[in-house]
Parts: sequence; structure tokens; C-alpha cells
Amino acid sequence: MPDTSAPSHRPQPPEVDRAAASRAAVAARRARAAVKSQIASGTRSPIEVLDAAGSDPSGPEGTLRVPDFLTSLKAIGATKSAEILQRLEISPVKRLGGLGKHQRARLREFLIERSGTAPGRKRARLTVLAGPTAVGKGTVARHIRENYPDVLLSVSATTRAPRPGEIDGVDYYFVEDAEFDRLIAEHELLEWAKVHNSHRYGTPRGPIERALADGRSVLLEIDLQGARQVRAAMPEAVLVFLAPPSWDELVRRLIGRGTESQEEQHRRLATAKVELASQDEFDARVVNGTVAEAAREVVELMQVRARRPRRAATSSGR
Ligand SMILES: Nc1ncnc2c1ncn2[C@@H]1O[C@H](COP(=O)(O)OP(=O)(O)OP(=O)(O)O)[C@@H](O)[C@H]1O
Ligand SMILES: Nc1nc2c(ncn2[C@@H]2O[C@H](COP(=O)(O)O)[C@@H](O)[C@H]2O)c(=O)[nH]1
Repeated sequence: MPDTSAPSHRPQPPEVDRAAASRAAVAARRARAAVKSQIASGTRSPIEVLDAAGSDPSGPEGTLRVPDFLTSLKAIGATKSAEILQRLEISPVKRLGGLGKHQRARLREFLIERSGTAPGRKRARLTVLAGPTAVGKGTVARHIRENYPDVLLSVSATTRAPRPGEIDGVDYYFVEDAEFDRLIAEHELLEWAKVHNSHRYGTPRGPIERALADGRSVLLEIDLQGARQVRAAMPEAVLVFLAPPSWDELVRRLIGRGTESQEEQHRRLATAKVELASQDEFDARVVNGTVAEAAREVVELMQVRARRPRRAATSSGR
């Protein structure tokens, strides 16, 4: 018979395991503290951290307690954080990676609202400019960058090679496949797509979220697949379709640009047909007759409209 009078001892991990566990706990605490100071200093946007938490609940962002996250935001102390948690129906013991779908959505909405309405800031807005190949998206976007300095034009990463005259960091970040893989794996892209079945293109997330948090207007010039991803991730974004005056003019612009082989031109025109058929998914349509006029219309849509009318008539008369 066993001796029940003897004190029962829980099995203890060996000393060496306990030391390793304690080192790991210290490292995890430090990583969480680093996330909080990145938010506080503005080097990382709160939405980026929330998204990272969703992707990796056991990482430093995922294991950050929601009150600690909130109090690392400007002008939120313990009392305000408690009020916000109550309003969003989130328990103060929750960690960012442990939020339910609806709690996460409410917190995201709160962060977006906050970034657009902080005192002294204009309402931030994200606008996507998409449209078929060679319609002039790049030309119109460049005109906006040069003539409307309030608008931040996102610089995409791509695996395609630079065309003559294109500058790394200005037109695109030209990266190798391995670097693009890393950007995807580390959730550094807001959206990405393989375009025209050839190269990959993606929008770096950090600069966009920082600019929006600062109340700036941001313009993305991306393809249809990317536009759909942005709509899913940020339903408040305004999607603008840039249309050609006619199909023949589109073909003329593509051939006239002279930067693609005939095979690549055919591939791009095949995608163009699909893209032209998607116009109804967009909030507004601008015809690129002249560059300056099309740019003015896009900027007007970014700055003047308070709300996004769905499929409303636009200045192009649609
Ligand atoms: N309003 C316009 N009138 C005449 N030509 C234009 C106009 N806008 C752009 N172009 C010309 O059309 C060609 C294609 O323009 P651009 O490269 O900007 O197209 P894009 O939509 O960015 O194409 P892609 O999607 O293939 O990158 C260029 O040679 C450009 O100079
Ligand atoms: N989904 C994304 N599409 C992008 C992005 N940056 C550019 N693009 C689109 O790619 C094609 C081809 O561009 P090109 O410079 O090789 O002619 C064009 O439709 C662009 O709008 C991006 O970040 N994401």
C-alpha cells in the first residue's frame, strides 16, 4: 500500500529548464515592450500591430494585453483605456491575439476612426487608383505626386526589372523574389498580387498606415486584384477606376509606350478586358482624356467627398 502520510510533491522541471523558461519569459516581455515603444514613437501603426497579432497570436504583438496596447497610444491613459474596452466589449484580461472576430473588427474600426479624427487632423482617406494596362495610371499618379504634395503616393515593391529611367525607391522598390517572399511572410504588405501572370507587385503597409494615422491622404496605384484586397481589408477606402477614352486609344497607348514585347502586350490586353469588365465594383470612374484633368478629378474625389457614394454618377458622367 502507498504511504499516504508522506507530503505529495508536484514534479518540478529540472533547474536547467526553469532557467531557460525564465530567460524566454524575459525575452517575450522585452519584445512586447519594444512593440509598445514602436507604437508610442509612431514607427509602427497600431493597426499594423493589431494585424500582426491576428496573424501570429503567440508572437509579441499577439501576446500583448489589450490595455497595454491601448495605453501605448497617444492621449490614452488607464481610465480612458478602461472606458474604451467597456465600449468595445473587450475584457481587460484579453490579449491582442486572443480577440474574437467581432472584437477585433470593433477595435480596428476604433483605431481607424481615431486616426482620422484626432484633434487638428484632417479626416484621413485612402484612395485606390486602378484600371487597365496603359490607361495612364502611372502617368496620372506621377502628375498628382508632382502637383499635389498633400497626397502621399505609395511606392510599391515589385519583382519586375526597372524600365529605362525608373528609379528604385521612387517608381518602385525593385526587389528579388526572396525579398518579396520575406515581405509577404512578415506581413509587411497591405496587399500583393501577381499581375499579368508575370511579376509580383505589393503595397508596403507601414508607410500607408503611418500616413493615414498622421491624417494624410494616400493614393495607391495598383491592379484590380490588389484593389479588391484593399476593399476587403479597409472597406473605408475609395476605389477609383481610370478608364480609357476608347479601346483603340488604350491599345495605341500601350503600343506607343513601347516598353513591352508583343507577347507581353497581348498578355496585358487580355488582362485589360477583365479589368474593364470590373468597373461596377468601383466607387467612381474617371476617364483619362488629358492627364491634368484626370488627375484633378482624382484629387477632387480624394479631398472633397465626405462620404463614399456607391456606384454614383461621377464627373465623367457615368
Ligand atoms: N491622357 C493621356 N493622353 C495620351 N497619352 C497618355 C495619357 N496618359 C498616359 N498616356 C501615355 O500612355 C502610356 C501608358 O501610360 P502609363 O504607363 O502611365 O499607363 P499605366 O496605366 O500605368 O500602365 P500599366 O498598368 O501597364 O503600368 C504612356 O506612354 C503615357 O505617356
Ligand atoms: N496589386 C498591385 N498591383 C500593382 C502594384 N503596383 C503596381 N501595380 C500594378 O501592376 C501593373 C503593372 O505595372 P507596370 O509598372 O509593370 O506596368 C499595373 O496595373 C499597376 O497598377 C501593387 O503594389 N499592387
